[in-house]
Amino acid sequence: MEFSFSFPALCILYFLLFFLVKQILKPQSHKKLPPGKRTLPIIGNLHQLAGLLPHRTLKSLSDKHGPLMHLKMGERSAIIVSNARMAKIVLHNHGLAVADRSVNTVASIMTYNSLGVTCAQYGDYWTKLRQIYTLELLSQKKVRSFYSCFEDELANFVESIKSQVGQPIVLYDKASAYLYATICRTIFGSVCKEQEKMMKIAKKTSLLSGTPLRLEDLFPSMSVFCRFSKTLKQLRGLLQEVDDILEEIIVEREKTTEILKEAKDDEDMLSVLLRHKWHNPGGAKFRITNADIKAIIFELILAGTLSVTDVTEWAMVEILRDPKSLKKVYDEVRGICKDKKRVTGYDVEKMEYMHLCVKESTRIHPAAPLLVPRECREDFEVDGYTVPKGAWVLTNCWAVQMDPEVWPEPEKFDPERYIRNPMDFYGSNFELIPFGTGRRGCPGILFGITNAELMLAAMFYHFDWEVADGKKPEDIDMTEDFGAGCIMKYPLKLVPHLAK
Ligand code: HEM
Repeated sequence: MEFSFSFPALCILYFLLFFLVKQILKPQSHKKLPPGKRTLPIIGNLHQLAGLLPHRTLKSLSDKHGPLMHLKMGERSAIIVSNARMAKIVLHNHGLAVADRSVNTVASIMTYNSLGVTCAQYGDYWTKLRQIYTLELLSQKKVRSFYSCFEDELANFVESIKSQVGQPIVLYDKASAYLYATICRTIFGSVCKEQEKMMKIAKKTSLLSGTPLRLEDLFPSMSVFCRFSKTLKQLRGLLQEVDDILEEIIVEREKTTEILKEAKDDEDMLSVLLRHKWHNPGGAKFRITNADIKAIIFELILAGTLSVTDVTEWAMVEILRDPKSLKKVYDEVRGICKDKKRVTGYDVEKMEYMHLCVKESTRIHPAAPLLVPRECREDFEVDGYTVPKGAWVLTNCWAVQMDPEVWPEPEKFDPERYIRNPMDFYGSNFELIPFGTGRRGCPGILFGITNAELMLAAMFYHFDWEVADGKKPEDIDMTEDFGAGCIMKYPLKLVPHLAK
């Protein structure tokens, strides 16, 4: 009898044997891991997660197994945090132990091999950049210094909606165009030469990076075989294009402009970064390089657009679906901006009710329902269980924010709940953490929320709204989709009418 094996069948056989031998030779650990679902050989718990909305699946699992849960994702251990008490213990009390990022292949390519803040590991480099972010690039003073730039771009946003009065618009597209233009102006000080091209690249990059779990990250021992995947090749190509554009801008700026030693109130973000490259204020151990600057700029462009668009779209849909909130928002916005030609950043600072609506919407629809994954730097104990070094730490902030013990009727959009219970999302209330918390919490909250609120205020000031296709607000399809963030599966289509 003759056996013949095809090449793919041989590969599968090879992998099965490889994993089996690895499993047998692995030393047995005596650590008591947090409870979790039974695992299958090789794939662990992956079959329970595949193809679904991970925050919802993980919540149902943690409802059974507890707020600190252990799952096996391929070769990796993952610890899932699912309530406010655990978020406080893990992200705050053991904040240093979980201060590293878990960087997957896609993120590593997009960040020049973990340069910039988001993917840098905890240490001197991250500390230096994080200081530049919080004290110089995204501080309250800096965000206010950008107000006139936000307002100029907001005028373009309003004009572009006016040009389509009576016709359906896709809110997501309008909001992302505003945000790309705004973030590029705050970075480069003027309209960037290649803005359209950058926008297209950023959009493509976020689409390609939308698959949260890739084979090589789940099975690091197989990463060598995945190195040549089509997606990774495309991402490398896109990053090369970004690199060419940004290198040219940096070189041109250095040739044509004096790089000042002292900070100036109205300097753009690129000037801040070049000041650090040339003059190293504070005498840090290292100077930032062009590669760092390019990684930071690309990270700012992605972070400054994607999640802010999601926040704006979800808030708009929730306000429209709730007649009481809708009336209050209209009254507040039109009262504060009465007789003005345009909405300003200082007007938005006074819009308390609108802020409650945005806060409530980020509770129900956090843009990053599992935050950004961390990686455990050292073993630590919680309630008698070990969180092991090297494990992924995923915080299911959606589950935290849907906990009925903290949030009565958690699914209900109720901005007034904060009048009874004044919690905010800046990181000290562990019950409300759409921007994360602790050392690695989001440094761009103010920048992001101000822009989301500016767009919402302008939309409610200049226009009355109707849902497209003759639908009623309560018929809007709220189905979620999970990619780079949690977005509306069917983008919100609205028909604007000039405000009466
Ligand atoms: C308004 C929408 C936004 C949301 C919902 C959001 C959410 C988040 C979340 C969940 C994290 C991870 C936090 C953690 O691990 O604890 C994060 C980190 C980060 N965000 Fe945001 N963000 C937003 C806007 C922005 C903006 C506008 C910027 C910059 C212009 C920005 C820059 C960053 C950076 C650099 C990090 C990484 C911080 C670190 O690792 O140290 N974000 N963000």
